[in-house]
Amino acid sequence: MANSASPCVGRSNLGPPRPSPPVGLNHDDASATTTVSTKSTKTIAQHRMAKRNEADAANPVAVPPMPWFGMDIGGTLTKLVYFEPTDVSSQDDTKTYEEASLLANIKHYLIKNKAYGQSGHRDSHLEMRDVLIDGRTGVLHFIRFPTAQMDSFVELAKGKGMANLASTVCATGGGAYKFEDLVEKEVGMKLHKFDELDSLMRGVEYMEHFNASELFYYENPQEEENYQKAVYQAGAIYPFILVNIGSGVSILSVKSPDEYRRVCGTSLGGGTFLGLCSLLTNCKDFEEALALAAKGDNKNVDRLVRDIYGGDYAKFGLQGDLVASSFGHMNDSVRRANARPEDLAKATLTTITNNIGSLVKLCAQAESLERVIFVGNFLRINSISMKMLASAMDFWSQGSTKALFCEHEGYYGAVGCLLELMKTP
Ligand SMILES: Nc1ncnc2c1ncn2[C@@H]1O[C@H](COP(=O)(O)OP(=O)(O)OP(=O)(O)O)[C@@H](O)[C@H]1O
Ligand SMILES: CC(C)(CO)[C@@H](O)C(=O)NCCC(=O)O
Repeated sequence: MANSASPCVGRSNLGPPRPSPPVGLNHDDASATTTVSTKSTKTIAQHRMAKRNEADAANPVAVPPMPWFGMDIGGTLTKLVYFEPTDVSSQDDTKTYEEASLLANIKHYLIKNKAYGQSGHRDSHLEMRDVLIDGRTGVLHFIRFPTAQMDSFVELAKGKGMANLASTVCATGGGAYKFEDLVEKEVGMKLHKFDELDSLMRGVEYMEHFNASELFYYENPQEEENYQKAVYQAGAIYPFILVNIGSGVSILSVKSPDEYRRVCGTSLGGGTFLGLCSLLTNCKDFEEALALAAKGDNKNVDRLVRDIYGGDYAKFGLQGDLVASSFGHMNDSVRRANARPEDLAKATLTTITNNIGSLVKLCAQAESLERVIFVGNFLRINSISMKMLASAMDFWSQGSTKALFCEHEGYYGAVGCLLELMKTP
């Protein structure tokens, strides 16, 4: 639940906070849920809703003042989620006028544009309308920029007088710690810090609960010609393995919205893909790396089982076209000279993706879990890896483990951190 003593995002001069409204998704109100989600009943979510409603009734506290931002400052990308209320005119308390002019300012800076400087982007295609957070209705906006540009962001925020709009901003990710002093000193804004994996969990819970078409999977993932993306509508998602593929990779075993463990991790993640690909192909960004990979053939770079066996290694079920040794051909000077940047990009993507797939398979087996949810920006516009992961999960589990992917894959931490403050104490 929200607590006005520790605002997520807020202006100190906006007057007394509003009392918490009786309904709202963040309070997990059952009636609100049925109007926004077509998903079937979820026992754990219902139990949680009931718990929250009880706590709300027993201990009504205020929602934090607007504006509401959530910021996830990762090793590679900074993700910013902004909640734009659309019910301002229906609010009848004394804050309306002040709130409206404040929100108009933000609209002018953030929502009117799709690009900010050289490298900031608003993912307008991901925008979510008519969302309910703590009884407020609005639009969620999704913005990202490279964390390496933090200095420019700080300059911009300072120049625009961000501290007059929001005195405190919710932040998560390693950068919430690393840049805390800089933001406070230069912009005059406090970062209200939340743990990145707690925030991730909260984001997943909210998004899959709220957005009926958030999760998807691949039908017939092992069939090259016949696979299809499909919305996951099965309802229950807990328990599951959660794989966050950012710069590095964290693998969590999730029992319920409030119970998880980080069971494994690997430094071979999205940052490794982009780093190695830049080294090997001179590509200028993630988009170019993926475009190269889409045109490449990793068989020109990787040594396959059939390169070693002349066919399958049938005794242990290793098919001939399986990669036996990633980059295994690259010690051969002729093959090395013939490998195109496209092939190197595809081999790099395959190496990183397969390695993550193997680790996830082991984790799912060790935890006896049959659903795996993949998040993180490595999977942004990366249908090659999603398809590979879906196919690998299906193959290794003989169809029993399902790989699920998410429409807002990179923004869960930022959404969750915006919501963290409003959870039941
Ligand atoms: N526009 C982009 N620029 C750079 N990397 C991108 C971009 N889009 C997708 N990526 C991929 O996403 C990865 C970063 O993912 P994400 O934002 O989830 O992680 P992060 O929060 O920065 O890292 P971490 O959680 O490890 O601190 C990059 O390493 C890269 O593989
Ligand atoms: C360090 C974090 C958690 C930062 O998000 C991430 O990059 C990660 O999980 N890296 C992998 C570290 C490891 O377990 O080897």
